[in-house]
Amino acid sequence: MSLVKKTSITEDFTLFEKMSEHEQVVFCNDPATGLKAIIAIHDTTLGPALGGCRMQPYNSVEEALEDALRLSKGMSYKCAASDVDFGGGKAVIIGDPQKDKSPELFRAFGQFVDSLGGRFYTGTDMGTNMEDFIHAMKETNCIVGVPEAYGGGGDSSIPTAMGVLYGIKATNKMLFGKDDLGGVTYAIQGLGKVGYKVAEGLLEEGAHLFVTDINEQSLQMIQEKAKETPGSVTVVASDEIYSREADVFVPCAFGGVVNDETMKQFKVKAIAGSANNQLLTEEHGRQLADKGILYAPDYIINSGGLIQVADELYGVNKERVLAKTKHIYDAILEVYQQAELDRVTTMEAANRMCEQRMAARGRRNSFYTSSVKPKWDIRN
Ligand SMILES: NC(=O)C1=CN([C@@H]2O[C@H](COP(=O)(O)OP(=O)(O)OC[C@H]3O[C@@H](n4cnc5c(N)ncnc54)[C@H](O)[C@@H]3O)[C@@H](O)[C@H]2O)C=CC1
Ligand SMILES: O=C(O)CCC(=O)C(=O)O
Repeated sequence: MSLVKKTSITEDFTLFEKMSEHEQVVFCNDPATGLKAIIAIHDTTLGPALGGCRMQPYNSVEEALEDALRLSKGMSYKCAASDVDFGGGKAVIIGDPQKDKSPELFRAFGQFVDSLGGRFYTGTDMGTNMEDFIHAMKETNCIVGVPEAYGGGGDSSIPTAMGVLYGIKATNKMLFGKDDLGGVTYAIQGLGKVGYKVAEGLLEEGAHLFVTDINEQSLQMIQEKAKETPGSVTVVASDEIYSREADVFVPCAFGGVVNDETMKQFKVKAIAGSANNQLLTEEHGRQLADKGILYAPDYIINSGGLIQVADELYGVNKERVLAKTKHIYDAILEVYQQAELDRVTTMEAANRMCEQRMAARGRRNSFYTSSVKPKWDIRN
């Protein structure tokens, strides 16, 4: 008789299959504060994992896990594309950001982050803000995007929005031969921390915007703002944004917005926005190319925030961050040109570039553990 007790581990295999490309997934549960979070670490070849923390009322744990896995993989590519010494990670908190936040919940989250011993750094993302992380910072040093009043670089959505504007300039250069932001029509989905600032920047250049958000207050604010600028705004319903006759669709809310349904509706010439994981699948990138819609790879155009928070660990220097963020213009143009040369989609061109960088670095680096402190971490 075998001494090994047979148990059914089908469930476990399902989970390991799902995370087959990932190094580590941590489920965080704190009944006292109601915290239910998932931290996904995709790859630490380039350095400790880094990625924001999203808070959303996910319908199921599977949906939250799926989001964490997809977003953390995207961060590995974003770190490689931006040439920062970090790997890919992301956290998701299951909960309604309007109702379920408390200082204690974010402190509990901070403790879980700290328990990873420097393998994961995090900060704001969709549904979270710097105030939340002031609480988490009391429990761990692994918080980035720290407020200026606390010695950090401040709101990382500012460089993210700036980078998106540079990416749109590069896109306009490719479409129209000149990189002016004005005189072009945009359809913006989401006027949150990033989308609102992108909309403001475009209005100041005299652009016409179609905008949508589920938050009435943001819609009112942007309409008021438009009155002080040479630009103009038309508010549209959430589900009408995809079919607008605009030049550029600017997704700044959630992922998966390029899918079978929206593909039939797009009338734009390009898609260039901040949302992470805009393509539902790689095949949707191919379909965009077939329709002649230029696609700015999300993890390059939205890398301004990452650039700032990674740079913060060398000490705050706004000019350095601005100079690195401006480079997004060249990076997006380079990808467009490389895709044309290699006859691949823009996403394939970007992925190839990042995979080559990771492979080259992988020969010298490996799985990150906190036993060797990163040279740039001046705080420890
Ligand atoms: N904050 C940052 O620095 C970075 C953000 N991103 C990505 O950019 C996107 C936006 O991020 P944030 O502005 O920080 O988030 P946020 O939470 O501040 O803003 C999201 C906005 O989308 C709106 N929204 C939600 N559902 C909607 C719907 N069905 N239709 C229209 N609007 C809807 C929300 O009301 C909110 O105004 C996310 O995908 C995020 O992952 C990427 C890189 C950095
Ligand atoms: O903004 C941050 O805190 C890190 C960067 C990030 O999560 C992102 O670029 O999606």
